[in-house]
Amino acid sequence: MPSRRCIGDKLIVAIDVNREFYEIGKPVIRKAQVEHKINFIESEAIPALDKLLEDPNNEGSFDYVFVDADKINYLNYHEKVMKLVKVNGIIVYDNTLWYGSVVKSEDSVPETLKEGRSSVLKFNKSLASDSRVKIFMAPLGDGLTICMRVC
Ligand SMILES: C[S@@+](CC[C@H](N)C(=O)[O-])C[C@H]1O[C@@H](n2cnc3c(N)ncnc32)[C@H](O)[C@@H]1O
Repeated sequence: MPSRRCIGDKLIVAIDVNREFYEIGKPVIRKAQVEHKINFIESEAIPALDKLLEDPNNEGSFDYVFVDADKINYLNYHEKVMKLVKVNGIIVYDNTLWYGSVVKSEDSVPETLKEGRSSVLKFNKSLASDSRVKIFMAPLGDGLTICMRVC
């Protein structure tokens, strides 16, 4: 679950419970010469986000956050990330179509997708009624929901 401050001379904070996934990207990061800008935190996302929020300077300071982790926690991530991102900042959530299953009846969805489908459906409904954000669903890949924090 990487979250990013702006590019340029600013910092990128990247969180993942498994360092291996960060290591996969390392060759590209090195090639782009941005390794020194990335603060990688190997941790469950919730405690890592809570730690970031302990510092009042982090509140409302992030330009952009990208969330791509366990879907069951998307609503929890949203509440924390909303405190970190600035007003007019952008949060992007990946996999919000969940293999297209969100528009299918539950009976027609394979067992392996059901838990994720249920979490993503709850998340999508909650975002749709969240007056703190404007949302746009980009039907690319597995679905990207782009949110702008408006207040
Ligand atoms: C589909 S991968 C995406 C990796 C990366 N965002 C990318 O785009 O290449 C999902 C990632 O979420 C991480 N993840 C899953 N549950 C997590 C949690 N509770 N806290 C932090 N990271 C988690 C996994 O380790 C995995 O790297």
